[in-house]
Amino acid sequence: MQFERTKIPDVVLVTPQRNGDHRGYFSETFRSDVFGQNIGAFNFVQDNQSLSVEAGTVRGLHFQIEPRAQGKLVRCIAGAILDVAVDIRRGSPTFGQYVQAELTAENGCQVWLPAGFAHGFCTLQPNSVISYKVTDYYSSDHDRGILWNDPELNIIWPVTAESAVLSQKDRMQPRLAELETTSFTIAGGS
Ligand SMILES: Cc1cn([C@H]2C[C@H](O)[C@@H](COP(=O)(O)OP(=O)(O)O[C@H]3O[C@H](C)C(=O)[C@H](O)[C@H]3O)O2)c(=O)[nH]c1=O
Repeated sequence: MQFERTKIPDVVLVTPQRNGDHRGYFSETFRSDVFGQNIGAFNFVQDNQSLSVEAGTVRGLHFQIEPRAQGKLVRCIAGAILDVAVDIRRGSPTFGQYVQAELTAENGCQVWLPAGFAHGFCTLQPNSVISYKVTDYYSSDHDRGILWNDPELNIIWPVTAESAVLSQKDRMQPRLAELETTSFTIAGGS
């Protein structure tokens, strides 16, 4: 299993080994001991899976606020996605900056993003499925979002506001600047 820190070092790309043979391959996609040695001892309490039928589907940018902020270990098990993690930790030197990674069923690459990051993705193929582990349970009361195409984040997406497939909720998320004036603590940071 390979670990590669990104330009925001707390966001890590994780690529498991694949043992191929004439039948296909076998891969250990998560090991608590190896993850703990290379990233840290996190307790994953919930596994999630979502299917997005259309290419150009954007889900995000989502996060849960303290005390239910979630770390996420994300992988694509069918199709392909462009995954995005935005640093929203107060006081972080990379606040408002983001990391992008192409996760596909083919490359088996995973992204670890700790609490304090907003997460989103855009599907690059139809019928793309992601599977991800989270370090706290879902809490609708703590579920928050940031507008996927917030101009101040300047995220380069492979879709436009006209072409993106979005939930009604995600069409109406606030911009990051609007959140900063909100009283709640986003997550992490000083
Ligand atoms: C996240 C979640 C949702 N739900 C229910 C709530 C809704 O009835 C339904 C769809 O929820 P939502 O539209 O928030 O699903 P996504 O747009 O895929 O949201 C996720 O997408 C981005 C990329 C993320 O990183 C988050 O994990 C999560 O926010 O599933 C649950 O029952 N449990 C859960 O953990």
